[in-house]
Amino acid sequence: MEPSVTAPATKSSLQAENVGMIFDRDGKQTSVLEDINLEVGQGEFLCLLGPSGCGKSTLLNIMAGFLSPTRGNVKVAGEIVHGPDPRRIFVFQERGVFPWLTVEGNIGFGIANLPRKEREDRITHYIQMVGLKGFEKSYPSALSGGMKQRLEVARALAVNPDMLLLDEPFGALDSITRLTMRKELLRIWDAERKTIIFVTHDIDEAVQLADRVVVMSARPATIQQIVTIDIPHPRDISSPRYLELRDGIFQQIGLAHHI
Ligand SMILES: Nc1ncnc2c1ncn2[C@@H]1O[C@H](COP(=O)(O)OP(=O)(O)OP(=O)(O)O)[C@@H](O)[C@H]1O
Repeated sequence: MEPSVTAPATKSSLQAENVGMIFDRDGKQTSVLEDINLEVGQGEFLCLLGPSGCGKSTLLNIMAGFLSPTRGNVKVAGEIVHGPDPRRIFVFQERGVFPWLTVEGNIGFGIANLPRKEREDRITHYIQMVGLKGFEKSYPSALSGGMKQRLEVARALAVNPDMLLLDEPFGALDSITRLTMRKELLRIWDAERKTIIFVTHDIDEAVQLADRVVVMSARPATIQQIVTIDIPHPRDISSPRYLELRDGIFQQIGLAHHI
């Protein structure tokens, strides 16, 4: 099976052009990314998939503007990224939630400058959207891992960014909660149509979620292949096409999927 490689169908929202990254720590140079060229469409759900330590988070941090590449550049809406911007929100694992603020306080944190009524309406809207109604006054310590992660997503969405950058957001969750969270995220994405760039090293996660999967090599990471997942949502994970795409990626990464 030869997975298809196509450009995004919609207008471009982010471009990586010849991006390279070499870290220099105590005179020891580590090449992490090499010649990454990528175009992400507006409203696209893109997964960056690759082995642990290959450089996925580094690429996401460059896209967010937290790191500057040593070669090439990232452009958003045609402009070179020089630093973080509230139009691109980085969603961390649950550690991103502020433990000293309630659910309401966390969601309202990034929109403190809005008029009170608008701020309250937005908080209510996103609490509803991520299913945290009834927990408005709760502190994160009273929430489960999945609820904290939904809170983190709600907090990011409340500032109305164009793009969400998610770095293995469900990695710390148990497998059942992880499946639920994937569904939740797809539901939210369907409602909001933000551009989503999602880092994972889980092949199934990538094939279940993405419009396209960017398969990266081991470090220094290059793009091995870009696989279009041409299956509508909700995806039947036992369908021949799903299994074909999944197997193709396993083979691409050099792994047989039988253990
Ligand atoms: N600030 C830094 N200084 C030096 N080396 C770094 C720095 N940040 C990351 N690295 C190195 O770059 C490599 C890629 O790290 P990165 O976190 O991007 O990989 P990853 O693909 O996201 O891994 P994982 O899936 O395990 O999270 C690693 O070898 C890491 O040690």
